[in-house]
Amino acid sequence: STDDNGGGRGRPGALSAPPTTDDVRRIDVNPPRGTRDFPPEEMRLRNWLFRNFREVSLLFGFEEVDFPVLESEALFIRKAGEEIRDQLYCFEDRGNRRVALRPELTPSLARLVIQKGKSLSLPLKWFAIGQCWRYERMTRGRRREHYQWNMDIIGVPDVTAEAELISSIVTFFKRIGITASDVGFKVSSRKVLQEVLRCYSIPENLFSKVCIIIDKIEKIPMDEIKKELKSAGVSEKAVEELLQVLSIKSLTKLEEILGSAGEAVADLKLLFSLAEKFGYSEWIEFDASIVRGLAYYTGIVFEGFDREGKLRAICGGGRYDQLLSTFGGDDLPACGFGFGDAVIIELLKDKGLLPEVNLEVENIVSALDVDLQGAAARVASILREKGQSVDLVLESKPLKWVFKRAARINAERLILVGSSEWQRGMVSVKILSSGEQYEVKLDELE
Ligand SMILES: Nc1ccc(Br)nc1
Repeated sequence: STDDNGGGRGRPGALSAPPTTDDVRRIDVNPPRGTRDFPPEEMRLRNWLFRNFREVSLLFGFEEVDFPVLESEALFIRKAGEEIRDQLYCFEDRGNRRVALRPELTPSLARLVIQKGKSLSLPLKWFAIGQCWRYERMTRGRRREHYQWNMDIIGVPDVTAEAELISSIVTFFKRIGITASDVGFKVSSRKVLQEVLRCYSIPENLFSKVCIIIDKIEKIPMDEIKKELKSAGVSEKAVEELLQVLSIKSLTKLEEILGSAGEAVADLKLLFSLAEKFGYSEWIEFDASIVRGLAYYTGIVFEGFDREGKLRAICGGGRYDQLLSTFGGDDLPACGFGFGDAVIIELLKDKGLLPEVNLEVENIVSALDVDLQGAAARVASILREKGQSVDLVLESKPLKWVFKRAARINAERLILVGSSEWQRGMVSVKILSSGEQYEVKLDELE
């Protein structure tokens, strides 16, 4: 990297000294495998994304919450064979406690809801943006951390809650220029699976495991899916029927198969009619194969996908009415979604929708003489007290250097403190976009 002199690190032109015996071996300056640094430009893009997450959440009346990145491992130990369990970033701490870097936020939210118990007035509408981790063999070269935006509604049993959550994501997409031609939501309900399994009197305790196997339908060969279902205890006939039902893409067809008495069809019909009222019908479609890969979903599930089919799921969520009791709490109806910070950026790049997020500083202030550094600091403080951003040049630099830096930081105004003007209580101001230049009294500077 270079400083603003355009030289290498330190004084420009300094010759590098020959290595000595006590030279420190240079450490690996890259971040740990699978993790990212956020230098200024990337951090501005991340802040832009998170600002949109936050503003949509607040627009929907949600309250922000947060939890430790480090949680008890027990929060994430579920026996349904989820990928998230296989990739848990877990270890034993110095107190011999089994802990884990959270792979998702929902279990922490459930823990906090149980902890707060009766003191909470329902419904809760909480949102969080937090870093989540997985330990994946780097053979697949995938990231080990990402930031997830979550919105959750606790205490509302009706699908109006799921309809509201999908509406919030549609609102987010619209804000950043994504349309229904770019992205859609595949929606289903795990009750579809449940009703089919019940027809074949498959024990309820197999439900989660079957869902996790079905979730891999796009990722592993069908023979493997069938093999895993059978070894999980699902009969050959039930497997065939199950896969038949999962291929249904129309609610009418689903109703023909399952009848209209069951909760699955009723929930989905209500959700689609609410979508119409919210005005986002063009964004959603029924797809019985959607089950999502988290064991705890119990009802409606949905995922955002890019219609070109180039990217992994953009977001996903659903209803999880029985999560609290798995931690020993009293169950409460709950639903929520997770929205990662990586796939959406890939989508925006593909669509040419990445925003310009340049550094913007209103003023750069520089002393023209070394003995006016204090005067320049005074000018900077006056402007900052008025809420104006100021990049104060902290050393004596040639004017050429100051202009170059002003351009690099996109400063709107250059304020020069020169001795003759200062004697008269004035400073000189240059509007960098127009070149307009004038003198102004210090106490009239604004
Ligand atoms: N759950 C999870 C965590 C971290 C990343 Br990267 N992807 C998924």
